[in-house]
Amino acid sequence: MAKETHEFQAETKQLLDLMVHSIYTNHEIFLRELISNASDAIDKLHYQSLTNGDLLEGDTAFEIHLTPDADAHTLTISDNGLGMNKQDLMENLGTIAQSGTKAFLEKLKESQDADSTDKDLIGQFGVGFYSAFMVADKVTVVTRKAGEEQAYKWESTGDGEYSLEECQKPKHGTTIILSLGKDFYGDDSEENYTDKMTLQSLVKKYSDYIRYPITMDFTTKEKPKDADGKVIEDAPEEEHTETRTLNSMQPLWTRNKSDIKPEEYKEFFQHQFYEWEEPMEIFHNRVEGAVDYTALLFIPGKAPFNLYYADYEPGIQLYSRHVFIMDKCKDLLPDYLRFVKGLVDSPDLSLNISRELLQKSRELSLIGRNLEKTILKTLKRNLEKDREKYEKFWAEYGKSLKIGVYSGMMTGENNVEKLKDLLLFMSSKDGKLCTIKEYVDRMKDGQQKIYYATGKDKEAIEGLPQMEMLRDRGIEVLYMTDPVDEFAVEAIGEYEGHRFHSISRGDLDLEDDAFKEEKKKNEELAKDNEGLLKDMKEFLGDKVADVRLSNRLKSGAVCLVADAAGPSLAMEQAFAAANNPMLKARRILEINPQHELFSKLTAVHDQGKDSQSFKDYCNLLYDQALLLEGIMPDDPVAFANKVASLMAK
Ligand SMILES: Nc1ncnc2c1ncn2[C@@H]1O[C@H](COP(=O)(O)OP(=O)(O)OP(=O)(O)O)[C@@H](O)[C@H]1O
Repeated sequence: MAKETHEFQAETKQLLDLMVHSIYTNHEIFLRELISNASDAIDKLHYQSLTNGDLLEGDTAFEIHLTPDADAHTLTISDNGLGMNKQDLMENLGTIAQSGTKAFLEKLKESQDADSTDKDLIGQFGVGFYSAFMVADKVTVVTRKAGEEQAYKWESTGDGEYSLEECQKPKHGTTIILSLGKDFYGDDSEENYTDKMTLQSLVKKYSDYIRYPITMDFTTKEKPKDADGKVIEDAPEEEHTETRTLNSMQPLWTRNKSDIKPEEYKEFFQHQFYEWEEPMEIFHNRVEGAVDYTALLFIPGKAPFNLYYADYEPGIQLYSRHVFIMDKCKDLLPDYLRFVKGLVDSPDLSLNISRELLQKSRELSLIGRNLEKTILKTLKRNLEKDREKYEKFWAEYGKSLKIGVYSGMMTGENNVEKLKDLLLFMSSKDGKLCTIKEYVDRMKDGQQKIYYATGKDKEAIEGLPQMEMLRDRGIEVLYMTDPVDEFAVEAIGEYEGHRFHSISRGDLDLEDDAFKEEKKKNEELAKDNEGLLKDMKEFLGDKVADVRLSNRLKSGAVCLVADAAGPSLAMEQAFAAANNPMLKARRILEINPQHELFSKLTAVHDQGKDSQSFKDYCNLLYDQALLLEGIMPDDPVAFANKVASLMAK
């Protein structure tokens, strides 16, 4: 193969440009990034070699070796990991596939807009390989994939192109040669990356917990000793080279909790999981029992934007005796904890079975159940003891728990019992969040039901005409502002014997005598107005399932409610948004017989059910009721025109 030249993908170019004209002061992290890549490559080979020992080619001493050369101004980082073939090279070092890198670019744009470019963005994101261009004028990668014969040389000066050619490499793995830029070598430089002491301290600082030895050769000059061990003074000095391991190789999670500083957890979390924020909760447990394991789990400070989308990949890293097995084991924790990140290391996980079987293994499900309990216990404790912290958690991940409550019904897990006391809803009492228990504990004497209302936000709900009656009676209402809320309370059904009752669904029953009396009066009125209601229903056709006189309105003229059987209007909207428009609420238009508009309506009805005025009234009332529910009328222009012409009268 002749030498080829390729262009970097546009996003890569953008990133490279940033690296070359680096605006960051924290150049030194390039070493951590390259070492971390080397360690990943060894992990991969290690894992594959468990089922195919030939891949190791007899080389079982995994190692990452640093070779600084002060004369040539180079720093070389070699590993005996998996290595790359031509396709891997083009895919991995020519394009950006890593979502973390994309997120980095986005964040960078944001922070530039905010004029705060001094943040250690790379440090937070780990943009990896390309950070080499912060310190190197030229980067050369010589690599051979384990199990393949052909080696390749990749080279770039970071200016938009890279070259690729075949070469020889006896050992599998990857060697990266950095031709350092003029500021990064020499004794006069403040950042001399050919200086062994500097490299040594950088490894200690950033890569101490890497599981493989990071080695460097140290040469000392000594005078030889005689047979009795005495230095021969007049002999010339001899050079001795010894290879020293620079890192302690103790993974963070294997250390004692009490010895780990908060910053160490934070750094580990950010680097290992490409996180930007600090974690809001850390779980570090060592358990000995039916299955032994160590877990280090985190609840990230911020929910990822795609947490509820199909492209979000939940999962926990698995290790067995500190050997990496897999990156995203999604069967470990229930789906409602999909936001939890971290790792589990257990000697009881078998390395010799397929990942699919492993994910279904008894050991893993036991660990998973334990971890789920631990997490729920902590959440409950926070809710009770540190409400502010819990509410922060709720703002980020509450939706996930709510989905968990009802989706458990489909997967056969009973999440209701586990989660119902962790849910929060905004209350009409004080506009603050409350648990269902708090609501029930302060219910009015004689109140049997847990009342709730749905709407897009607090303001929309408070504006609902049917809220007025409850407000007047001092009955507390829970606000369901997220489409998933109502599904969750439906799944819960009742709490301590109190059923959930939507104020926009079915018959409203306020349980007191005044209400009952009112209801009776309305029933009589409805009889007197049978013809009107029938004609309205007929005119509105299949838009409504029924037209009734309302018990739930005070000063409002109309409202739209859903039949108790079938989905609510809010659920209908949620189904439609999820491309499931077939599941429709049975809409019931309710009219307030106490409203002055009602007498106007009966008057236009007296003009005949086919009169234009009656038809206009029907349409207008229906459209108004839709708008109150936050639903757009089918024909907004016609609605506006009719309102305008009525106003002009
Ligand atoms: N030493 C190496 N040996 C084998 N493959 C490597 C090595 N260094 C990099 N790669 C490959 O190149 C890819 C891109 O590396 P890069 O550092 O840019 O991103 P990453 O490692 O995937 O993510 P990040 O560095 O952000 O953690 C890696 O995923 C890996 O497949």
